[in-house]
Amino acid sequence: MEKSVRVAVRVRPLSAKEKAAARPSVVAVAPKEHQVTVRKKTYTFDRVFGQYASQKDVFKGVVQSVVDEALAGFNCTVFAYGQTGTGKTHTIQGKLSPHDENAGIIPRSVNYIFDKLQATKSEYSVRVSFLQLYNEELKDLLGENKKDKPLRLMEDAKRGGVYCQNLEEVTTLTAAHVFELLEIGSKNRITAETLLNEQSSRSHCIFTIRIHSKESNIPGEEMIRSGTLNLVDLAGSECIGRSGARNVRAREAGNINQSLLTLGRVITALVDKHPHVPYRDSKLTRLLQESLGGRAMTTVIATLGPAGDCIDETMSTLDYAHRAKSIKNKPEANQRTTKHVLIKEYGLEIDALRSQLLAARAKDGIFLPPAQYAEMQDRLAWFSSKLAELEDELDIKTTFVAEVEEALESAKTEISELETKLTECQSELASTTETLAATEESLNTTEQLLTRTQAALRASEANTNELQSQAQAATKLYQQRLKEIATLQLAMGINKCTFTLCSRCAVARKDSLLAKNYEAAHAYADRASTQCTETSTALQTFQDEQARRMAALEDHIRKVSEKYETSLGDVATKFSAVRKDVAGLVQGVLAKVEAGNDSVHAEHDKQRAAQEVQLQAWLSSLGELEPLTEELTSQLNTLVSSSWHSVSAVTSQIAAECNAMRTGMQAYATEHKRMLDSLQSKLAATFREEATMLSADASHSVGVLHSTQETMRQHVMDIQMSLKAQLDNCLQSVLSSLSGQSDALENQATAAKNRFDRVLDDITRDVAAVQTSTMDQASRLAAQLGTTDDHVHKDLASGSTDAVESHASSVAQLHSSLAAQATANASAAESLLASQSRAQADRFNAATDWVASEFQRVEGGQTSFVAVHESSAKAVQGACQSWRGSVNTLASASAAHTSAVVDKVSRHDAATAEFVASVAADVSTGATPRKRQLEPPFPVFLVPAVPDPSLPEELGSPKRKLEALELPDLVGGSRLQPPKKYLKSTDAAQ
Ligand SMILES: Nc1ncnc2c1ncn2[C@@H]1O[C@H](COP(=O)(O)OP(=O)(O)OP(=O)(O)O)[C@@H](O)[C@H]1O
Repeated sequence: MEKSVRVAVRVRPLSAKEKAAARPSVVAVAPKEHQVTVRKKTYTFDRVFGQYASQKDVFKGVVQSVVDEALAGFNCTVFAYGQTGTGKTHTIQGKLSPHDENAGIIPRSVNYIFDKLQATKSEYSVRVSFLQLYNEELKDLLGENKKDKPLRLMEDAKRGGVYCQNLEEVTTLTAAHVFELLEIGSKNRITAETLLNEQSSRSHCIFTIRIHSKESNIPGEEMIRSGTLNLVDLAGSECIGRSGARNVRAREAGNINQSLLTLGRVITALVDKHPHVPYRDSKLTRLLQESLGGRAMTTVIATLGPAGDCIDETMSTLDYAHRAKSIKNKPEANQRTTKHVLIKEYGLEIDALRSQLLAARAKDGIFLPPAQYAEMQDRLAWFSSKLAELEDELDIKTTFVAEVEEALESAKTEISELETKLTECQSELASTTETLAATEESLNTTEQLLTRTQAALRASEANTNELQSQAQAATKLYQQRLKEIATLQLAMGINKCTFTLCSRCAVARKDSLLAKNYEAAHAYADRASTQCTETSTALQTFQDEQARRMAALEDHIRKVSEKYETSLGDVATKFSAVRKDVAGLVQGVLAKVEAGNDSVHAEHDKQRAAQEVQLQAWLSSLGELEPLTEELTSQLNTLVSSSWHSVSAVTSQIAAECNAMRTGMQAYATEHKRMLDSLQSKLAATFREEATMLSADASHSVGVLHSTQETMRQHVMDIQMSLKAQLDNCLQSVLSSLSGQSDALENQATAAKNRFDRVLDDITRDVAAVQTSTMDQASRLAAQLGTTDDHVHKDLASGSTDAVESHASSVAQLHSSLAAQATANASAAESLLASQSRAQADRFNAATDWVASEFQRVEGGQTSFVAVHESSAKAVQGACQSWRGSVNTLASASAAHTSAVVDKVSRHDAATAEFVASVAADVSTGATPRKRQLEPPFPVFLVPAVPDPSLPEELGSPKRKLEALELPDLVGGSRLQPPKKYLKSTDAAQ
């Protein structure tokens, strides 16, 4: 299963230098949307980390799942790519202490792996290696780089991919041990200060963790699972001018850029699916071969600086990272091996090493002269390069086969597209057939209309001709009569003297009779000629109208047939285009297949020749190619034959479908015609039935109208009566309630009066009591006065002047006080009386006012109630009146309509009767000698039923036919018919 390379982007914060120079940040990050925007261009990635993202976020977000996959037995790679100084080393390595928050991916992965392995409590082994690639030179950062054991990149025949021969893999059991190794390795790493980074990594570094762990889920079997995690810190791409690199550093930068350029080319070739991917152009790409388009699971972390001065590099990094997203790997889990096999492999490796050691010690190994050794080396190199070439060729052929397959796929797609087109054409054809059917239907309808119109025209023409010929016959007859009269007059003039008396009478009668008849004949001739003129005018109008309709109809038919022809033409064009497309496609496919076949054959021959040359040199490698080529040829042959079969099958299918469509269309047309015929007959029957039903309906409707009129009149009367009764009831109840109210008011007034009287009595009583008490006091005072007088008199008698004087003064005082009290009492009684009288008067006034206002209110309510009832009664009366009026109008209208119809029918009868009456019969008196019989007698108008073969017989006479055709009364049907009593045919009887 293919899996895309996962790409994450990390933007570092502004550095202290950048902050000091007040450089603005030009990279906008939307981590939730996984988007980065620079220069208004937005890129979307699998993950995006902004400047505030921690090392832990990056590990959890991107790397942890990768480590899990490595633990599950996959080969996984995480590499950081970006401009120098953007944080690759910070991200991949960071601080090498596992508990530091700045610890990068390597320490966190190591910790995570050991935690996981230790948690499973099963056996495991972890081996780590640390490889540096500097100026295209490999360096083991964990081992001693001995000259006799140079590091070489080799193809791994057993496991596939590339491995580094002689690279030391250190077996480790704890994370702490790995950190120690990492410390050593990073110290060995080449770094230098550049203008862009104080500690710039000048090399690419690959830290590899190989994990073997025991799977114990199957009892009895101990399978070993092995996975690899490569953590790659690439050297930074840089602009030599801006990084300030000179001499050695500039050469370094050139090499770095060169290998990164190759990495870019590899990515491009993989994305564009080039047949040749230039992995071999640099050691870096060879090392990453399995991770780019191979069987490993790969994650790229693109690092970006936020400042605007490196925006071009930022854009270039983003472009590359975005392209890398399209690379598809085919991850495969490593084969699980048993513990036994693994131990055996290790044993073999140890044996080989031991024999090498022994041979070196005993000096009994194979020793060659340097020239021979060099030659062998050269030959080996040649074989290697040849092998590489053959591999490339194989790649190209595989690509070619893929291309042919693709062409076949595209041919299949085109065929399916054509099939879709065919379906579309078929549906279009179906819709055109529908349109055609609709048009045919309208054509049939129009043709029917035309036939009916023509029949009507013929019938009316026949009627007109008949009338005209009858008129001519009448005119001739009258002219003949005139001649005969003249002859008679002449004859009478001869016999004048012989039969004077008789002849005078007879001649006078005859004269007056003739004059009358002459007048009547003239009047009839005038009317007939007027009728003829009117009829011919109407006929002309009708003919004009029919001609106009015919022209419109023809135009319509022409348009429809044009449209039909156009659509038929379109369908034919589309069919031929589809056929052409299919033919072209088939030819194209055949040409492609043939070309492919030829070139494969040519290649095959070439290959065979080359193989023959190479057979001597290297038989084994050619042995593999031959069956491959044969397989390819057989595959191609199978492809060709299968494509032949499928194309011919599609062509024959299309032909069969066309035939089926044609047959279907013919059957459809036949069925359609049959349906139309039956529809036509059904329509004629329906017309007949409807005519009968309509006449029955009309008489029934007149009856119903009359009965409805009567019912409505009765209904109106009933409503009127009930309304009147309701109104009366209502008024009665209102009047009774009003009288009740006035009684209550009277009672209230009486009660108020009684209350008033009682209050008046109370007041009178009060006043009387006050008067009595005043009188009592006065009498008491008088008695006191008498006593005092007695005392005075006694004192006077005793002669005591002083006592007398004092008595006199006290008496005077008492007197005055009594007088004052009496006055006060009187005034108090007066004021009490006055205030009580005022209060009573006020109460009385208020009660009177209330009674008056109540009376007024009741009166007002009564008036308005009566007014309202009067107006509603009036409205009801008006509505009844108008209802009655409309019923009457309706009745009179229907009566008028009925009488008009009756009148219309009998009008001509009356006119003719008048005419016949006016034409007095020449009844013989017997006085006049009869010379000879007048021949021919007064003409009888014969209107034969004009047979019309185009109309169904059952429709009857021309008038019936006209009526049945429901044509507008353009020619005035009644005027075409002579009076009924002159018709002798069966029609007249009807
Ligand atoms: N996300 C970050 N947060 C804080 N500091 C960072 C971050 N990324 C990078 N730095 C700092 O920026 C500087 C340069 O980073 P680093 O050396 O990792 O860059 P580089 O891409 O590896 O450069 P080169 O390619 O030259 O080796 C370092 O001092 C590092 O600590």
